[in-house]
Amino acid sequence: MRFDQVAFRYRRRAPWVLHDVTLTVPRGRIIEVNGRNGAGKSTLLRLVAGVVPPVRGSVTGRPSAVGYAPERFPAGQPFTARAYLGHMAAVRGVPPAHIGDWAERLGFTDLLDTRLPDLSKGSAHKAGLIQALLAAPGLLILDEPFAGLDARTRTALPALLAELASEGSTVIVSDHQGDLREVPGVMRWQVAEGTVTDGDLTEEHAVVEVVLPRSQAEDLVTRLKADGYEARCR
Ligand SMILES: Nc1ncnc2c1ncn2[C@@H]1O[C@H](COP(=O)(O)OP(=O)(O)OP(=O)(O)O)[C@@H](O)[C@H]1O
Repeated sequence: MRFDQVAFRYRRRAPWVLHDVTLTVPRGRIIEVNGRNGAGKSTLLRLVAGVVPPVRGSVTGRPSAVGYAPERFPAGQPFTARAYLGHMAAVRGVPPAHIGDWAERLGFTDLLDTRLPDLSKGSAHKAGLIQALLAAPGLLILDEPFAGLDARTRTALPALLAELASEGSTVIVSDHQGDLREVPGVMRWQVAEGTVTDGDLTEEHAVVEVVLPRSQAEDLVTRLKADGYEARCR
C-alpha cells in the first residue's frame, strides 16, 4: 500500500493537518505511530483506513479486508455487545463463532450480553477492538488501543498483534505509552510538522545482494518495494 504526496485538511481553507506524505506501508509488519497531541496521528490512521479520502495525492493498494478501531468507540448504540458484534460479523461475512473466540482472548466473554451504553469505558473500547479483529484483516488499524485497557489485556495485546503480523496482516497502531517497546521488529513513524517520517532511519541497515535472471528482476524489485524495502536493479 502506498501514499503518494498525500495532503489532508478537514475543511476548505482550514490549515493542512498533513501534507507531502509519501510512504510505503509494508505488508506483515507492526507500525507504531508517534507524535505529540494534535500532531495528526488519528488523521493519518483515518487516511490509512480509508475513512477519509486524501484532499490531494493518492492512497493506493489498500488490502480488501480492513479492521479499524477508532480512538473512541461510539458506545451510545442501544444494542447488547453480542448483537452489535453479531451485526458487524454479518456485514463482514464472518461466522458468529469468531465473536466468542475473540471475546475469550480479550477477557470480554462475561460482557457479551451487556448493553453497549452500560459498558465501562475500557470494556467499550474492547468491543471496538473485537469488531476490528473479527474479519482476519489484511490491514488492522488501532487508534490508541492500549488506553483504558485492564492490565491483563494490555499485557496480552502486543503478542496478539505480533501473531497477526506474522500471519501477514499489517498492523498500524498509534501509541503514546510505549506498550509495543518489547515487540521485536516494530517500525516507527513520527508525525510532526504536518508530515510523517520513518523513525527507524537511525537503525543500522544492511545491504543484501541477490543474483537472479534479468527477466525476474523487475518483479522482485516491485515485491520488495511493496514490502517496504529500498530496492533497485543494477
Ligand atoms: N473531525 C475533525 N474536524 C476538524 N478538525 C479535526 C478533526 N479531527 C481532528 N482535527 C484537527 O486535526 C488536527 C490533528 O488531530 P488528530 O486528532 O489527528 O491528532 P492526534 O495526533 O491524533 O492527537 P491526539 O494525540 O491528541 O489524539 C488537530 O488540529 C485537530 O484539531
